[in-house]
Amino acid sequence: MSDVPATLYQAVALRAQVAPILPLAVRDLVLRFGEEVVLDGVSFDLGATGCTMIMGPNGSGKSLLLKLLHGLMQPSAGRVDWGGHAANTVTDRQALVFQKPVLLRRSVAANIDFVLKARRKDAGRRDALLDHVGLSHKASQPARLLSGGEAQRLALARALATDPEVLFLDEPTASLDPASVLAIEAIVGDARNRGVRIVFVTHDTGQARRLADDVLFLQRGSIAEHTRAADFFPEPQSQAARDYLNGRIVV
Ligand SMILES: Nc1ncnc2c1ncn2[C@@H]1O[C@H](COP(=O)(O)OP(=O)(O)OP(=O)(O)O)[C@@H](O)[C@H]1O
Repeated sequence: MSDVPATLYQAVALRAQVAPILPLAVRDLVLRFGEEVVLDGVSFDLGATGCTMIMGPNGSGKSLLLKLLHGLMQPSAGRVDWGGHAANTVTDRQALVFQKPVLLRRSVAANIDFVLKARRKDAGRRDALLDHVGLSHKASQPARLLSGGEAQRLALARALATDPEVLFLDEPTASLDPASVLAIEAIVGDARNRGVRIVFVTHDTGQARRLADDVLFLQRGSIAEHTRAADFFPEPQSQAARDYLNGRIVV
């Protein structure tokens, strides 16, 4: 894997200077489906840089929280404040990668071309993006023939093609082998180091240890704790996080 063009991350830095969307302030967020309250008074702040891992048991509200932060859903109450901007007004300055990659039924290269064109980005960046995620040799192959790990790397390249200031990832490596997991982590870690704000949902404790600057731990729709990674793993503050970590193999 090689470097992406410097212009990709320059674009991120320049836009962030003009009208910053970070830090993020989330206040008293509530999400209801009928009578059921699935997020209940969630408040937290995220700084301008780094990688936040969102962890918590199945059904605790992690994916829904990502969708609210990204402006794909509206909360029942409360506020998502991206530097004074409402979430649904800055969606195109962010990208979301799902557990199951969403790809077009076209070639690998055409998947990138489509995004670059739709977002009016420099078409010449395609080859460097494919190279960055290790897919140059598959450029002309139909995307549907990619392995799970390759498809997820293409999904990441598509996300990076949009010059996101914030990159959301929702369990992107849940069904991948260890080498593919590390390949994805290397790309995400590189983006983080170049200033892209990462917000990453995972159940993989080893992955969280490798990538996290801070951990936001959800339990039944509420924040059990939001702790620096260096403190969270040796000594989680909440009983919920202690139970969760004790129930898993920590790599
Ligand atoms: N459209 C919906 N209508 C009603 N309930 C929903 C809807 N979408 C999600 N939920 C419920 O909201 C809760 C939180 O869902 P969410 O997908 O955010 O959990 P999660 O923490 O991401 O879980 P997992 O770790 O299993 O992916 C779950 O109980 C889920 O059943």
